[in-house]
Amino acid sequence: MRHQPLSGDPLPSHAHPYRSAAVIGAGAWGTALAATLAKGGVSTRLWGRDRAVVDAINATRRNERFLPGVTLPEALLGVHQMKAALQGAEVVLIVVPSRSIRSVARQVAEHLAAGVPVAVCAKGIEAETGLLMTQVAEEELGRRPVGCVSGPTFAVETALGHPTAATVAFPFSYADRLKPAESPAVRLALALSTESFRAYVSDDLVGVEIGGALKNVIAIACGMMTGAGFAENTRAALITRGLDEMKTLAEALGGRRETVTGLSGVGDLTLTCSSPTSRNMALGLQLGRGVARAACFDGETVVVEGEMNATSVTDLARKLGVRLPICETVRAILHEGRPLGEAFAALWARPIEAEPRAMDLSFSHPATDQDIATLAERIS
Ligand SMILES: NC(=O)C1=CN([C@@H]2O[C@H](COP(=O)(O)OP(=O)(O)OC[C@H]3O[C@@H](n4cnc5c(N)ncnc54)[C@H](OP(=O)(O)O)[C@@H]3O)[C@@H](O)[C@H]2O)C=CC1
Ligand SMILES: O=C(CO)COP(=O)(O)O
Repeated sequence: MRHQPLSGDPLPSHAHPYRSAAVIGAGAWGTALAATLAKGGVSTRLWGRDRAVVDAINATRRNERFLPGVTLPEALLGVHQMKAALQGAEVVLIVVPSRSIRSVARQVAEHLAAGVPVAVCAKGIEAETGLLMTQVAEEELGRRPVGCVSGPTFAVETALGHPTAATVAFPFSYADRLKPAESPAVRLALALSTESFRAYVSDDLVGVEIGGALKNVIAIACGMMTGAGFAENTRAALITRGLDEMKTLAEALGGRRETVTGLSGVGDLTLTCSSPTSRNMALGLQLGRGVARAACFDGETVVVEGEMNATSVTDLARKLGVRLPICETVRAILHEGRPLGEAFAALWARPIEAEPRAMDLSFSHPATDQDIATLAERIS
């Protein structure tokens, strides 16, 4: 059932949602988003490259590989030809891991009608270029509105109808400001709105996307420290200081600090750093307990965006001359062979800093090498 905007609701009452959509990517989040759209009455095609997954969706109303135990709406149609999926779509959502956004956007561009807006739903930064996901998609998709959907949204909970909220961000052109009811952000937010899914709109793509990219790296850090035996003080410190890293990077790229305090920043950071449902937190937990990387997730290949993005976000920060100490620590452990205990002890022993960052302090941390070695010993 669609949630109608109430009077006093910031969305104009004459706004009209998109009526047809293509969701590209039939993994956990793509399937959950497609189910949300279909539940709200949007004619939705869900494209997947794995024929078995698509056939099972149509035959059984299930995607057991990615969303076990969830029954999908009758109206949802699985498709495995890109052209057929995009035919007649008023809006497209691309929902594959960040490393595949460019190649999938290129395939979409081959078949998509001019002017149809595209929302990218992956969380990350492209390794080779340092571009945000919407910037990558824009390069491939040419002149059309490109935005994103991001927020604290575990796919399985969304698909089961747990009340969920997320942000839909698109650039607002002059025309969009004159007629917001016709803007892609408002029309997609309405299309996604059901009794259990609530969407907010934003025009700050940088702020929204940086939140989504960094929260995964910070969640790995939280998992590592929790796995190593530390508790709530440590997690709260990492979440709070992780938020500071998000604000700093967002601002350095021209985003707004206040966006980071919204659903795609604080919201997603809190969710992901609080639950082993998160694949990023789960990886950190296992590594913190001393499980070898190859043995995590029982050896299965699982999308853990923060793992690859630990490198891409820190590369980007280094290029911009900003410091992301928690993300750097995760990178050092995952990709540079630094022992976990030693890396976190060094993180805690950094020179004293001001909070918020604006004030620059020039004195050093009083910790001795012996202090650092003692803490490292405790974490290991
Ligand atoms: N799961 C969640 O709760 C949420 C996830 N996200 C974000 O959504 C993105 C996707 O994650 P999620 O759905 O969970 O991942 P999954 O691992 O569940 O699914 C990934 C899907 O993408 C497909 N895929 C991967 N590469 C390609 C490619 N090159 N061409 C075509 N299809 C491809 C996979 O197909 P195949 O199986 O054939 O490889 C699979 O269907 C990530 O960036 C994640 O951070 C955002 C919010 C919530
Ligand atoms: O992005 C997510 C929730 O908002 C999903 O988190 P994980 O990728 O860590 O499972």
